[in-house]
Amino acid sequence: MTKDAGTIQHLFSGTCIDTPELGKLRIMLNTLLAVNELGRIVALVEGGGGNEGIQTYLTKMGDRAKEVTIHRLGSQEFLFPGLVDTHLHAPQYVFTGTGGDTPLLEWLEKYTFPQESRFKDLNHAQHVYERCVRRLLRNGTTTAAYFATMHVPATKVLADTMLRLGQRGWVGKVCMDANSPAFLRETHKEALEGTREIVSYIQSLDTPLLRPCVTPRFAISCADETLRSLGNLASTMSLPVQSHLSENKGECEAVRQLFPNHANYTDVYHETGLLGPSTVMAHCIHLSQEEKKVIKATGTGISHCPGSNFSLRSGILNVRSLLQQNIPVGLGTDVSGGYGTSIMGTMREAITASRLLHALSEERGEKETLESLTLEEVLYLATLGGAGIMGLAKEVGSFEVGKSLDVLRVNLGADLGGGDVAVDTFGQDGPREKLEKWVNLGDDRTLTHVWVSGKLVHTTLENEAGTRIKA
Ligand SMILES: O=c1[nH]c(=O)c2nc[nH]c2[nH]1
Ligand SMILES: [Zn+2]
Repeated sequence: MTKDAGTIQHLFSGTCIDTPELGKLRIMLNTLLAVNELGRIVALVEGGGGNEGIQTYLTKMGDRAKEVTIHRLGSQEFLFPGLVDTHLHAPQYVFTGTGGDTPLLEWLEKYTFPQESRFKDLNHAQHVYERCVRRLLRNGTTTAAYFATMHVPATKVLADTMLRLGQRGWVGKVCMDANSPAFLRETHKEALEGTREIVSYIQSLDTPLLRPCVTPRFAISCADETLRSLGNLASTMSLPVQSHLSENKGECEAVRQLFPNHANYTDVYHETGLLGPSTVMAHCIHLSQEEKKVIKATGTGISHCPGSNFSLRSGILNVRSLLQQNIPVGLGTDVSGGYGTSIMGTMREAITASRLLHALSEERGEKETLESLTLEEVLYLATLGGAGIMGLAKEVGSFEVGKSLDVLRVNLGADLGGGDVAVDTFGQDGPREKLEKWVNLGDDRTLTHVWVSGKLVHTTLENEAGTRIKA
């Protein structure tokens, strides 16, 4: 497949792997992939990555390939779509890896709210957001849906940082005008005006990488009229929405008490206009079948955050049942509910969570044993599935002509020094085994290059931009 467009900036040859649909793995060997000056894939030719194929393509492109950089992948390397983190809190990066000793509501009071209140200090915001975005890019997260804090200036810093470092994603100023401590609570007016200010600020940056996102923290922390006004704002300005739903049983009980006139937790968001195909709700562990029907009917996406759910002992989401009902799902680290900052870790946690549910259903002697998630399925959730719930399925998440080059160059043989490599492979390992080893054993050391929109945003190698040729 090729597309006639612009000058050719990059040409890759080697193995490309993606999941173009749920449960389907596509391994394209010896492939030629060409990218234009806008960072768009303009050619994808399976089997066309040999010397002859490259030469034929370059000859056909003529002057348009004058400045091309050629990247030839080795036998331990492959390209994989950039990972999508559909739910995390950038300010919580400060205390990632600590604080897993309490359930959600206590955890918020004890760790999260005091830490988030520090983001009125712009120097602190600058330092933490820089570290957070860099860490995620290193981990291969090319797209992220971020909660910032309620502070408008610091939320602008997060947007600026993503743009400067080249990460794609959503940026949400957190709204919280109820049931929150005095040191981290705003008024209804501040929640609304602050959100509007962030929306116009991000729109003024005029970048296709960033979208502002309406972000009520969760139903507990917003007054009914605030949820309603935010729902209105999202629909009149066609903005995405993100929040938390049904994460913890204590939280669900509190919502029942605070919103007695609503049928259930999901109805609080539905009735205030916050659900829809541009909405991502994190967790959704304890939903009733009736609530799942509303989630499905509205096209709302769910961010599955198994690492956080294990750490905060929230429960285990039954992803299989959501997928069977065609409810769209992506993966989230939920920094820092869990200890992980990498969607590679989240893939492993998602597999473990589903295997645990499988074992439990078998132990209970249930008539229909729950099938655990497959490698193919979690890879999809980590890429195209996540892109789908963020409205980016036409832009990123798989290798298609016309899509953006948001991609990872994976090298299992990356040199760790002392004769060691990132992931050991043996003669018997074919491409699928190598992929499986990458998911289960790999880490950021295998990600030698990370591109977003055709721009190199992270590399572990110095002076390694490929072989530059002059035609
Ligand atoms: O995992 C979570 N992290 C949070 O910061 C939060 N706030 C409300 N509910 C939440 N859940
Ligand atoms: Zn969260």
